[in-house]
Amino acid sequence: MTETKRYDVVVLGGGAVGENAAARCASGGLSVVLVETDRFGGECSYWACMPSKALLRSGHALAAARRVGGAREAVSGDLDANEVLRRRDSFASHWNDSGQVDWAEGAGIEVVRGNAHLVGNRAVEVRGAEGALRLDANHAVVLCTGSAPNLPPVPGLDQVEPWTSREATSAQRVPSSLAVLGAGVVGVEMAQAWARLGSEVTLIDTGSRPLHGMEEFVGELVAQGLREDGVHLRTDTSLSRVTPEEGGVRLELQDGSSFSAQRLLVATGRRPGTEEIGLETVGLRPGEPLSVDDHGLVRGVDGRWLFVVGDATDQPRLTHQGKYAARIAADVIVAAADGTDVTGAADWSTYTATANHGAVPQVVFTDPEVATVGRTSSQAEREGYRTSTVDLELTVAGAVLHADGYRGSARMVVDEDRKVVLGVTFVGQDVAELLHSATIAVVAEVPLERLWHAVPPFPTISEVWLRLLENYGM
Ligand SMILES: Cc1cc2nc3c(=O)[nH]c(=O)nc-3n(C[C@H](O)[C@H](O)[C@H](O)COP(=O)(O)OP(=O)(O)OC[C@H]3O[C@@H](n4cnc5c(N)ncnc54)[C@H](O)[C@@H]3O)c2cc1C
Ligand SMILES: NC(=O)c1ccc[n+]([C@@H]2O[C@H](COP(=O)([O-])OP(=O)(O)OC[C@H]3O[C@@H](n4cnc5c(N)ncnc54)[C@H](O)[C@@H]3O)[C@@H](O)[C@H]2O)c1
Repeated sequence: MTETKRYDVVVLGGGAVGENAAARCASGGLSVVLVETDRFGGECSYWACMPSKALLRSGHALAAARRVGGAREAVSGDLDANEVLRRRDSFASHWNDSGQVDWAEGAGIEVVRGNAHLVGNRAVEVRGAEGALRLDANHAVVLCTGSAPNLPPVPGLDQVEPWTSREATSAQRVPSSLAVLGAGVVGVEMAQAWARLGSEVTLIDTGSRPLHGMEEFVGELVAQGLREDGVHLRTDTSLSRVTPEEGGVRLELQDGSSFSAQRLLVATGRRPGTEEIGLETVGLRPGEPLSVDDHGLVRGVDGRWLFVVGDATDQPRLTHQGKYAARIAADVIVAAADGTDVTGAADWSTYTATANHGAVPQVVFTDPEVATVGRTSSQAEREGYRTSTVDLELTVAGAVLHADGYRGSARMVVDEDRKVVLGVTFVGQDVAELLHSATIAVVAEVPLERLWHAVPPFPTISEVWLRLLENYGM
């Protein structure tokens, strides 16, 4: 007979997002169980954000030193690839999740290892090493089952053991050559990381430039940076066939050309982890991203008990944005358990994920870095805003002091009716830390007239704000 346990909240998936949802429900006084089929900490900790940024960081530090006269002369060698990989291993906790389990238990969360799926209204079944367990929820079930790489139907792909982001972030050796399919965020970050570690990298995309969903100048500057690291860019094309060969893979491109590489990384997007979690038992279609409202409730299910956050949704696939949605969903659940229905709460309340609409920040950790928030100029136009756009070369004193020959650009998109900032994009070395200022301007809808009084210290890169406002006409 299957054992049954009852909790206030059952959370499926112990990635960063599930952990946050569980912890906030627990700190709100609810009993919570968190079920994870693989490692607590999920993709971000072991095969995504943390190891990928660790692979990039040493190369960025070395490039930064080489851009400053006086420091440049002190740099005599190349990256120590083995040391970079060792450092990366420690940032992935050596793929051991015991620290995360300790943290979860310390936060008052019950943890269960096993594969979980819905079996009906407020009911979950878990299959684990110790058999089956049924978990009934008094208040809510939260789906945080994440996403997995999406492989395109390229003939021969199943014969060549392609890398996905998992192998690209955890490999223990530098391949002599690496072909990367997809010049999105994963593609550009991993292309640069492995190129700087000594691999000969070719990056292929159907689009006309890397990161083609972002402002046009982003792709141009990132492409320039990648080329300087020796990355070969093949745009407006894709793979027509791959075949295994001695020592690697033979790649045939749609433009008729072909080449060989030791490894092929496929980085062409993600599919949501919604295939085998019992969605059919509650009337939903498996395999699709789950449509979610601003309170975290799954659309199409009655009773306000089924929530979803993170990569399994139709919202931006970013750790920080998933954790934001998790905090909001948890607060909605805790309030409802206390007898308060907050699902009609206003935009920008702590129960509503309003920032998902037009205020999502993202950093692409290449060199040059890309930092964006809010709407691009074309998005704003498509959404019917009357906009103006201010473009700027990053030549402020802080930038040129930061690195000899500093290269970067910025764009600010302004809503002409309200005179507020709709979106900002920065590209350049170390612009990531500038981004939160832009996020605050966008979220707070600070009128430009007031922003004029936020004086950037001299000589910092943040003087870009002054130049953007001056170029706007202030
Ligand atoms: C290479 C790479 C680099 C990235 N870098 C960044 C970055 O720098 N910054 C950023 O913000 N985002 C980054 N992302 C995106 C980020 O990793 C994801 O948005 C984030 O991990 C999503 O968290 P999640 O908890 O929703 O999903 P996941 O991290 O995928 O966690 C879901 C968890 O659910 C578990 N699970 C699935 N099904 C079940 C089941 N049936 N029962 C029990 N458990 C289950 C899985 O084992 C997994 O542990 C990166 C992604 C990649 C691929
Ligand atoms: N720093 C970060 O914030 C960060 C880093 C890595 C990943 N992520 C997240 O992970 C998710 C997945 O990233 P991703 O790079 O895999 O997806 P993506 O959607 O960002 O990029 C996929 C790229 O693959 C290309 N492509 C798709 N099919 C192709 C084909 N058959 N042939 C050639 N090119 C093809 C697309 O044109 C696109 O440029 C994203 O949602 C991203 O937000 C974030």
